[in-house]
Amino acid sequence: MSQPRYVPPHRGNGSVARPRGRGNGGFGGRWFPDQVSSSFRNDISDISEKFDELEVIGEGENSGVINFDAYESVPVEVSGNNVPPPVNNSFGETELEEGLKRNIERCKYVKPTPIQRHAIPIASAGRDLMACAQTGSGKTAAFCFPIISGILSLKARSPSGLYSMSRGGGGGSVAYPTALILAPTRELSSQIHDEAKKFAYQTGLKVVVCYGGAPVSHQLRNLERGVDILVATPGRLVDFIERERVSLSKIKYLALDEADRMLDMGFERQIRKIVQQMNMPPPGSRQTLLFSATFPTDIQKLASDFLSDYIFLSVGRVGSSTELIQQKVELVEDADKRNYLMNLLHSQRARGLNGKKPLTLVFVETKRGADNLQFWLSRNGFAATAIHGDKVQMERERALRSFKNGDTPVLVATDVASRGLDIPHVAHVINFDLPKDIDDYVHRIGRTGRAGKSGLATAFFSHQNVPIAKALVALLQEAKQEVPAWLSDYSQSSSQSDHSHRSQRYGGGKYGGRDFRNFTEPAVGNNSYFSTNGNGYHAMETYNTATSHDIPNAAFGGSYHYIGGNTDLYRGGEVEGGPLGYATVVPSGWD
Ligand SMILES: Nc1ncnc2c1ncn2[C@@H]1O[C@H](COP(=O)(O)OP(=O)(O)OP(=O)(O)O)[C@@H](O)[C@H]1O
Repeated sequence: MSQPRYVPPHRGNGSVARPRGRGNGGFGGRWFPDQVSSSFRNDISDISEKFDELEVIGEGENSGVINFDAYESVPVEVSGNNVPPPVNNSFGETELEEGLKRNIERCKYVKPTPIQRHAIPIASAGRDLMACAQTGSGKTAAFCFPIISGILSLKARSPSGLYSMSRGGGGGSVAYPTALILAPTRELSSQIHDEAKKFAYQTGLKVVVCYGGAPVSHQLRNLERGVDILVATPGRLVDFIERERVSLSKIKYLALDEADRMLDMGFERQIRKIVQQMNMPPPGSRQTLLFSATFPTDIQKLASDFLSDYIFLSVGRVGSSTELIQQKVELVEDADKRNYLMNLLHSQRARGLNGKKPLTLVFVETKRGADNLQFWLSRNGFAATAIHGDKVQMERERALRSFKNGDTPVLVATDVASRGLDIPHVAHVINFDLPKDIDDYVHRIGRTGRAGKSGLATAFFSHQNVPIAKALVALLQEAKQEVPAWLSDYSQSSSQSDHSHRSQRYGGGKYGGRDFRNFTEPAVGNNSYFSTNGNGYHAMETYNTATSHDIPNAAFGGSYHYIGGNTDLYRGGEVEGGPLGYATVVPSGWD
């Protein structure tokens, strides 16, 4: 079948194409249905060839062998006071409790990932931490290990145990967790709970999860048996605190996974309520760990309210995507997306190995769009399922299960599935509808290319997506991906009219740490890995002059690769430094 192909605005002689009117004030492209088919077919076969290199389902779970090289080349920035040095190459070097180390071995984690190498010593030293590292690079363990180990050593010092139950006003017992881990979705909380339970196996620690959509009675019963580590979504937690079934007054560890999402407009009020108004010990009396793959500057500023004398750690530039993911952007107008998708899926199916199908995650913008697309795919012979916030929890879990086990190798999802989910063997992420926010794109494509494995991400770019073009181009360049010429054109034309925060964010286009304090408060008495004299956050001059260094630092017994920023980066910091002056998209389906 011949596919129409959108031809972008004319690119003349190095000049920048401006969007021209299709009719009155629209885009300047034209449709050339006949020309297209051959180049369209080329695109498809180009993509499908990639599947020969990708994993398909049924090849066993985490082997523990990570392609660490993929993570080693990224720059690391650490800033703050008296930064504890990282460990080198093994969990043996860490000060984690023995019981936990045994479980790490059981999980076949042979050596720590870079974020773990840096974050574990910092958190084990009792320091507050704001940490940013690429999707799939092992952040969950980076905050779980120090928490588990810390509670184990507290218990060793206080053999009667830390957690306690007491009678509450309503007659039920009140649970006093020592650690609270908050996450934005039910599925992610459940996943963190499963991971934490594996890491805490046979240590005597009790890990309990609470999230909405599941029966309250069951979760309360679990809480009544005692809890050391509570993993929760904010809504259900507030409910339990208000019912006086959970008290946060004994919290010693607070971790926010997907911390930028948790402090974004959709959640901030609820998180402030939990952290600041529900009897939780204040910063300084508890340890707070914030993790994400993205951390916009304005959210960093909000987050600093929850922290005390914290260390900022970034492995890879904040918000960058991993080079493990091959990214492709296709120009596809809305009316053609279904056919384009169908061709992609056909081509993948043809290339599945040993009859096994690669798992494909398709992101759409709306819940209705997810249902409609899933229905259409199923009617056209593709075993597909859908997940979004309007489905009841049982349906959500069923959808995820049948996707994971390959019964329905296509999952159509809203952003409810964009963050944190660690689904093995997702070979392809398709952004059927691109998100409005580049950070959401980073998280979505991060469902593939995890733990050192390669992955493929295809985005359908339509005229509605012009506002994200600039940020997308910068992200692709940063991840050493091919940038189609037409996308560069859109990027240049869109950047003239669009001054939104998220587009500006990539204006510098350079790797480098992005601790917002470096831009705003030159302080004394601080150090960082790449500060050789140990006396201060990066001052502005550092950013103006630094290029690329390997800075040996005898105190840490190693050399820390650092690629510094530049004036553009500094300007980017200024732009981002303002109050919440951009339209934050609150995607549907968050819990
Ligand atoms: N040291 C390690 N050795 C082997 N596998 C590891 C190690 N650390 C983590 N993993 C595995 O890597 C995968 C990704 O880890 P994790 O889900 O923590 O990533 P993440 O950084 O939190 O990603 P996201 O940003 O998407 O939330 C998981 O399957 C985890 O079991």
